[in-house]
Amino acid sequence: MDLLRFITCGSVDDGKSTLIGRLLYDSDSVSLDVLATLEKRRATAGGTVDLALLTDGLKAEREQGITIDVAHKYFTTPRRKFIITDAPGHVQYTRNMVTGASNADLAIVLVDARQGVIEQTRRHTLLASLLGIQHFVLAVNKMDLVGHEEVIFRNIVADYQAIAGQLRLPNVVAIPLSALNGDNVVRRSDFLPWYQGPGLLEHLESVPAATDANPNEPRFQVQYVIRPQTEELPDYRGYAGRIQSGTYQAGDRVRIWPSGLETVIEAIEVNQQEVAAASAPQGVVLRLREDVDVSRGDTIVPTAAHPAVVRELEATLCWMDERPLRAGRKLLVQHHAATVKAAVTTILQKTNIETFESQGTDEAKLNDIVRVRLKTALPLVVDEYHQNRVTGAFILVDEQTGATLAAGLVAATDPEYFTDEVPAEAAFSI
Ligand SMILES: Nc1nc2c(ncn2[C@@H]2O[C@H](COP(=O)(O)OP(=O)(O)OP(=O)(O)O)[C@@H](O)[C@H]2O)c(=O)[nH]1
Repeated sequence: MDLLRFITCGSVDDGKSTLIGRLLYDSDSVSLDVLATLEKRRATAGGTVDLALLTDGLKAEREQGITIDVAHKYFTTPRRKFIITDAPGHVQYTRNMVTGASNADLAIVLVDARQGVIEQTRRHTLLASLLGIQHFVLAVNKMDLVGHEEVIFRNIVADYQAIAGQLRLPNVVAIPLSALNGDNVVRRSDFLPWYQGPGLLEHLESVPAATDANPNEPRFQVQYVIRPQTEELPDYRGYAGRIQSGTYQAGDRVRIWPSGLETVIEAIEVNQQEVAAASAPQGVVLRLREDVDVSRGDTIVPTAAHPAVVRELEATLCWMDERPLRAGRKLLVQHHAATVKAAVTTILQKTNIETFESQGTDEAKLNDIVRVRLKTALPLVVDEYHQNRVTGAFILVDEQTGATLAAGLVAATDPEYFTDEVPAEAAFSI
């Protein structure tokens, strides 16, 4: 069945958890034991089911500090399968939105009808658009708290249309709803008779999803080198990881990057069974014909494929640390399983959230979106984000504390396409 991946974004208390809960509840996607718990709590909570509780599992995971991977929820209707990534509303959670959104087809941008479009709406929409998301739903929530007034909805839509125009968003649909009461989520609402468009689920079921799941060149990065060295398997050596894009076949001639060594894929294993071929996003173990030197973080690709192997690149960062970024800052680039030392040599420009224009700056503050130049101590094997949403994304990590400092998208890998006009005094090299 065809699959739609979407994220929800909005500020704290806009109603994301309630909306997801409502989608799961009204589309009968909630398991019986969870329903039983909800019913029990309903009795103690004055008769209403707290739909946000359905996403409590996600919250618990968040509090345990699971940071790189985001929590996902699945549900299915007769027409489609859905994967939801919950991007929490707190500003410091923008990182989760960035990491969760990179393979999403659609973003639901929630606004509270009482507040309308706020800075967070602009920021999340900008991020989602930078992340290459094609479809946007402006979900104007809590319509019940503004008397279901059409004019309030229309004004918010007009504000958002300005954003959509500035960012050239390809597909935007605005829906007035009440997540709490279930109006226009799964069921249409009698309280919003002036709205003729689709309800949220109806729209999610019919919006076109990305058809080609593997449009990119093959990419595979080694997460673990498996060398059991047991008596039964004295010479076994396998390279475990996830196929990031494309398809791999046994017999493919490949190169190991960054070393550039060439060999042949002897076998591909999925769940300890040999298979002739495997595709993204499968987890596999590759065995190679020659006993070449391969380490965690190395990339294995067919010889005809050309990832960028670079020690200098330009990237778009969403800065997530309280302490501002300044040129010269040393840190670690964590590119999936590869971690290398690096320095931000130049901060080229920052995006003004009010106008979406680029402006010169010498620092990036919490939540700023900036374009920077990075130098790495060892070569990185990457792609530009617009070419590959998996291998074009990374995070920056503090060397001492291990804290995530920024989410990054590779913007340019070829110096010929680097941004001109670098402020000379900000340049710095390692
Ligand atoms: N009246 C009304 N209240 C709503 C609606 N949707 C959500 N709420 C309430 O708004 C509050 C916040 O809802 P949540 O779903 O927890 O908000 P959230 O955006 O998930 O918040 P975080 O998870 O903290 O980011 C709760 O008290 C909800 O019951 C709505 O459509 N109408």
